[in-house]
Amino acid sequence: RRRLPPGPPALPLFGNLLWLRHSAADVEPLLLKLFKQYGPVVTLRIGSRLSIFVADRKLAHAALIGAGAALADRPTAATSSLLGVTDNIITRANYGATWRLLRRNLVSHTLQQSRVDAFAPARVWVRRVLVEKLAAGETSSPGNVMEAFQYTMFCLLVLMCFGERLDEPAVRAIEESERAWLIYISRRMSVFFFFPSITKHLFRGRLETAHALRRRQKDLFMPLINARREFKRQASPPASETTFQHSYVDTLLDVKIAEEGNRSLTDDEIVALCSEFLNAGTDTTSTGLQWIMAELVKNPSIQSKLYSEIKSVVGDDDNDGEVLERNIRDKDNKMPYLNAVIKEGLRKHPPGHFVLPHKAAEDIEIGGYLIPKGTTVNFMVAEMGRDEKEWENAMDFSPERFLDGGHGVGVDMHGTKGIKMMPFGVGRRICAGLNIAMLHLEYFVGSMVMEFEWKEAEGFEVEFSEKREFTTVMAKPLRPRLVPRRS
Ligand code: HEM
Repeated sequence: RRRLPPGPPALPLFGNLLWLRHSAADVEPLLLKLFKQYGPVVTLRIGSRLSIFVADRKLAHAALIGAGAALADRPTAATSSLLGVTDNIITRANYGATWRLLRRNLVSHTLQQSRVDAFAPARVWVRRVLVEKLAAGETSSPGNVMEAFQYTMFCLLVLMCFGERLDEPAVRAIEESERAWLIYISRRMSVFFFFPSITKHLFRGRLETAHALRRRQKDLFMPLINARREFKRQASPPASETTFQHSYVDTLLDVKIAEEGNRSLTDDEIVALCSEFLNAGTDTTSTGLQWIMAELVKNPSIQSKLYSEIKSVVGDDDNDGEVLERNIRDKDNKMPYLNAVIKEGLRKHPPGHFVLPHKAAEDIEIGGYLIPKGTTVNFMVAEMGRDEKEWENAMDFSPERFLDGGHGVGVDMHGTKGIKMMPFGVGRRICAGLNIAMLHLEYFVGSMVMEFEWKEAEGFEVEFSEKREFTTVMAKPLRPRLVPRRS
């Protein structure tokens, strides 16, 4: 007797044709209209496949925390088998032993506190590169700072991944190959969702291009992975300024899959996991930085309050950002305003307006509706952070709401007791990089405010309209005027 959530009528064979051309996030405006018409849970159909979207915070909590493991699987990517790409990566693996092993390896071996500490010199180096790039952009017209954010966040993750400080051409080569692969997969592969046994012949050229992009990625990664194999083999590896003692690849080389005869990861799996690591933390963090810096340009009084707080804690001459970082990591939270600015940025402008798609492992119920086993379910992250019922004047940028007396004080980003905002998702599939992402956002926003006064440039006024890329970015990129604060 239980009903599916309501939704627009679909043609029985092709379902909602819109999906042939678009990804979930491209149909965000359509979904917003459907929520007004049908309520907070909506069904869309693609042929016989069902996709359900949830916009309500309480229902999201019931589904992601209450239903627990029942909603912790991922839908199978139709293209994986066609391209021979492994699903043994954290974002794509179903909830089970392999996922647990890979996720624990990342969280407990690469992103745990002592390892994060060991990468402090990497952050110092990247901070320097970022400041230089921002200063260089200033000599011509107001620069597009997003390019500098993307490049430097990518540099940092390449270093953490391969343990090697590469020069700019080498980093750029990896960055371009990753981007080309992601763009191709997201824009040219959706034809294979329908009748793959036929479309794989009709669109053979597309599969060949995707294979070539994958080979390029492997060609770039394998020398770096093999260098780490060699590094680990040495009894006392030489210390060097550019080679780090630890890397994500080191941990992957040690992984053993017990369920499969204690085998090691294959080269293809290691390449795929490195690619996931680089992509998960680059666009998300650089998009967060762009929106937060745009808000600081638009709200000079908030920027000067933030600068005063940082200066009072850090002093004037923290040229390598070491004192800044120490204070950010201090458990006593010496810079509550900096923390509040980051949270407010993530609430109002979450880099992802959706989480990654979840799949129901069994029949479950959300809001009295049936969610049948196998259904894809997603959640409207931006809607929740902008919900006027929870956040007064939700579209104002007001970090004060996260300070004492504010409605958002003590907000639990893990959403365990209830969801007020969920920029990192919640529940079993919550972002594995939440802690390091917060550290990166605080450290780089703090550093940029220490170095420059961020002002609106004439002719390049800040606009808060949005554009969907891999994340939701500013439609008109931020081009501020940067005034150095020290000589
Ligand atoms: C501001 C920065 C970031 C944001 C906003 C963000 C957000 C998210 C979101 C929304 C999800 C999906 C949650 C779900 O499906 O329910 C996710 C998953 C994930 N993120 Fe992040 N992320 C950020 C940075 C990072 C970083 C720096 C890393 C690692 C270096 C990372 C690694 C991952 C991984 C591995 C997953 C998959 C988790 C799983 O499926 O179990 N993220 N992230």
